[in-house]
Amino acid sequence: MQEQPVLSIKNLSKQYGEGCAHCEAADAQLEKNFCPHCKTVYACRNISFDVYRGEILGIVGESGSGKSTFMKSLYFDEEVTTGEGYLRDFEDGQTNIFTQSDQMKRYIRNTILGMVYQNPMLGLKMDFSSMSNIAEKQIAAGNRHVRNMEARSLSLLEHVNIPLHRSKEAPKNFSGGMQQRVQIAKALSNNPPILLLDEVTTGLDLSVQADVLDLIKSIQREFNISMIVVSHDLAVIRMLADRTIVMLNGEIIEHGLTDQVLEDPQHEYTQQLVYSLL
Ligand SMILES: Nc1ncnc2c1ncn2[C@@H]1O[C@H](COP(=O)(O)OP(=O)(O)OP(=O)(O)O)[C@@H](O)[C@H]1O
Repeated sequence: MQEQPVLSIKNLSKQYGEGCAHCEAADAQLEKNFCPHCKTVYACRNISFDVYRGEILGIVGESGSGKSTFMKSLYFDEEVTTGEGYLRDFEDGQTNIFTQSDQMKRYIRNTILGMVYQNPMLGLKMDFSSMSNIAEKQIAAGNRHVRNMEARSLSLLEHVNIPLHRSKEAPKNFSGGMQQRVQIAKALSNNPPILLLDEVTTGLDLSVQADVLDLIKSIQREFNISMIVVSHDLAVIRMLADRTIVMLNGEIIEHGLTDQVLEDPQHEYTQQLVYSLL
């Protein structure tokens, strides 16, 4: 019997703008992802894929290819225009998550998903202590037991190598790498089966980047958690992802095992990406 995916996305599209007869025609000629007539941006077009338990799926593409829009749509930060999403841990994967009420979306976000943003200011309250940041996510997921939350927060901070004597300090005092570690601890605090990571090492020094990537890899091994990792950097994807999707102008242009995509890229754009790495 085939394994049930933890996440299944079917034909997800997100457009900014109303569209017009020109860009909605079957043979529409867009400028990249943009309609020159009505100015609609087609940020994600017919994205479909599955994610299985314990695997890391990489999404790579240049700036503007639609990676962040996809992640925001999946985490309900943005509303999809059309498309379906099914989570194994929500009604046994039988119900489209994108048509749920706001309350149900909050429940899914708080109990099934964890998100780590490129910009820690989006994921953390910079003035609150690291422990309270982590507790916030646990409270949102329905936890009320203060001692348990404290113990879990400390154990997660230890796990992501934040010195425990700094657990009551606010992330605004931390370096960029440490802030990303606190975000990761927070995202893990409700034990989500799926972790979303959006350009989490972009902007960090190379050695700090390597530490954060090692941490992500060790978390995957230890917790057997599924992850979607978005990056414009093929080196990050090469290090982390089991399977890789390549996006260009809002569409998936290539999809396969990461080794396969790197060793035998089929699409001209992927070939350019891979050769620029060598
Ligand atoms: N709120 C918005 N209104 C209009 N267009 C938008 C909006 N947000 C994103 N876009 C457009 O959608 C397209 C995809 O953007 P997105 O940020 O998802 O790309 P990306 O691959 O994540 O690139 P980057 O890493 O630079 O953010 C771009 O053309 C962008 O200009």
